[in-house]
Amino acid sequence: MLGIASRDSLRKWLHAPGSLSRRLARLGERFEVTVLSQRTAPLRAAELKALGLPRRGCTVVREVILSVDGRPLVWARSSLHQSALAGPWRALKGLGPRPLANLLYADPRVRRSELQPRRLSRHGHTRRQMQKQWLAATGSPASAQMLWSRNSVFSRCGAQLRVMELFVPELAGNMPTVGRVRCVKRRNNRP
Ligand SMILES: C=C(O[C@@H]1C=C(C(=O)O)C=C[C@H]1O)C(=O)O
Repeated sequence: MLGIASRDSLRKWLHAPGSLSRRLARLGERFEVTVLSQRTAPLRAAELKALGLPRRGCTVVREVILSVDGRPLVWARSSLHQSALAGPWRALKGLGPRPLANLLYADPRVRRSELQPRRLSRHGHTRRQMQKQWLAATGSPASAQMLWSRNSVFSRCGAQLRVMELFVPELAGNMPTVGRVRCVKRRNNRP
């Protein structure tokens, strides 16, 4: 396991197209989504900008850990304006521990922006939030090297959903290819 978390070492993950859930699932036998929180929250500046949101109202935020064979590998935060939860993204309400990917890649009305890599500020709000949740959910502190994330915005019928994914450094150099063929053995929560 490597402890390096440079942009270069995670480059492949930061730019990997298609479903991250599906790609992670290729690393092992058991892919899991642990929902840490799904709640309304005040608008944050970066989300407001990315989503082109009205200044009024709240965002709905879903925070999860994506694990493979019990190893937590990614912390993800998805956000959207609360009005979109009653509209184009209403399926998110009942998603539970099924991967968000289930709503994104099979629907031809969903478009995705470019992936934007970003190094989180070590003591910023997002990272502190992740650290707190990571410790509570896994029993171990998040690596100090867990700093590289990527953002993208999915649009469906004019409503935006922003997804931010933050990678553990151990993923460096560990990139499975994702074939075009669907899995033969599919479980309910399989991406
Ligand atoms: C966006 C995807 O879905 C993943 C699943 C998530 C969830 O279930 O909340 C969140 C972020 C993602 O990394 C994907 O697989 O590409």
